Amino acid sequence: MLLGVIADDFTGASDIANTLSKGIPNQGGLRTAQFMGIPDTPAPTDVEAGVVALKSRSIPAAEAVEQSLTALDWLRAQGCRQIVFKYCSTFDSTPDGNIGPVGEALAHALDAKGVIACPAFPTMGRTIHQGHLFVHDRLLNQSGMEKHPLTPMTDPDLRRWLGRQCQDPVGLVAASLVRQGRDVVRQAFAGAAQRGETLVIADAATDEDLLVLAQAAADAPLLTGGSGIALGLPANFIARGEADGAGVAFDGVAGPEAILAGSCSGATRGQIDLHASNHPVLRIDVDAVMTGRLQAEEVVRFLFDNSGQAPLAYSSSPPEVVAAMQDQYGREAVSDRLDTLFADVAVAMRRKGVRRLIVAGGETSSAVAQALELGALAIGPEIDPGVPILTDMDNTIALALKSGNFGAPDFFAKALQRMERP
Ligand SMILES: Nc1ncnc2c1ncn2[C@@H]1O[C@H](COP(=O)(O)OP(=O)(O)O)[C@@H](O)[C@H]1O
Ligand SMILES: O=C(O)[C@@H](O)C(=O)COP(=O)(O)O
Repeated sequence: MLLGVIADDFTGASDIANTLSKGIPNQGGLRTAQFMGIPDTPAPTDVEAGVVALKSRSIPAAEAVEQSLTALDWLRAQGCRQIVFKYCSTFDSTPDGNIGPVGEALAHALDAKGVIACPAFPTMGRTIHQGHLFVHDRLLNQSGMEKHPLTPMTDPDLRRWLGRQCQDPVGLVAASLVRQGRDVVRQAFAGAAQRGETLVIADAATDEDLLVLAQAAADAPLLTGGSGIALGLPANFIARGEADGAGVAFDGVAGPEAILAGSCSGATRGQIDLHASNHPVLRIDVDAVMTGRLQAEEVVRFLFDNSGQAPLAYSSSPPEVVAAMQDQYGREAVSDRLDTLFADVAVAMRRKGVRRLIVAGGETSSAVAQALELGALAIGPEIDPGVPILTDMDNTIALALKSGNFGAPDFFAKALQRMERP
């Protein structure tokens, strides 16, 4: 393995696995596998990039650090020479962590200073200007992310937000330097390292900026960021003759399907509305879940009875409904119960033979994918930016783990169709 990624959730992991597998046009990518949690066996020998998916975005910082360092040990034992810590393109975290503590712990373990921190993903409208994160034309804290159920993002100034999470000073490499190209950027990061800055926010507004940053970091032991920061990394290995840019074929799978949505993000709620206009849907009553009146069996029955018609079960709700449930039962209790429900439903559906499964929401996908215990997954074609088809190594199931805010309005129907064997 050449490149190792530690991702703080499972949708984010498939987002960056997609980027690494695709690479840039005419150059190809790396043979990439996604691992659901930290494997206890060696990786398949032909894997060039390994993405370890953790569910560490919203857990206490000390636990996130411990899991990330264990993942680092496994990736280094597979031979990785470069590590990426992947977090969300909307920098999802709280003032207590976990991006800062994990980033600094990995940097210290790898003896790295002046480490890039860049969540930009221009294709999805996430750009960074003077260290401030925008989602399309809105500052992060006015984009809807300020109402996220678990990690409300109330400050768009990434240096300030990250500074609250970090022990060491946080630096900035601004666009005026990025636009001057690889060598200037390399010097800027070296200067940051000399000043004792461990993590350094980098401006990026376009894919070209991200390619410059990846070139500048060609020999860096550690990078941190969203999937965009990985855009130019395969080319570094291919240019050095260490990888050949060969793709992996996808055969598709045939069989029953199900869609689960626990994301409350605007894009997912829009996708649910459109899907509901001509497919069977079940709205999961969260109060009924919390009081034990709704169990996994009922959801499984609905999905199974409607097999063949792209059935969808969702808990997704607008912010005021989410807030009411959280006020009544507590934020973590609601999220834990829903995670367990979706995981139980997915496990039961798999036992009943589901072959194509879509999950919307990072936490929700992480809970489901962990429960399914699928081992290593291969990366298939991209459905929409940032969301690939994943298959297990025996091709018995195809999955799409969709980040809450990703995907076109018709994502669900399109994804099921793309997963199908031609
Ligand atoms: N109706 C609801 N009320 C309260 N919380 C909810 C509801 N539906 C889902 N949630 C919780 O909201 C969180 C959504 O996060 P996640 O699945 O990561 O989605 P996203 O990708 O949009 O961030 C999960 O913890 C989920 O359990
Ligand atoms: O970087 C991104 O935006 C995604 O890869 C991601 O991590 C999104 O997280 P969720 O919205 O929680 O799925």
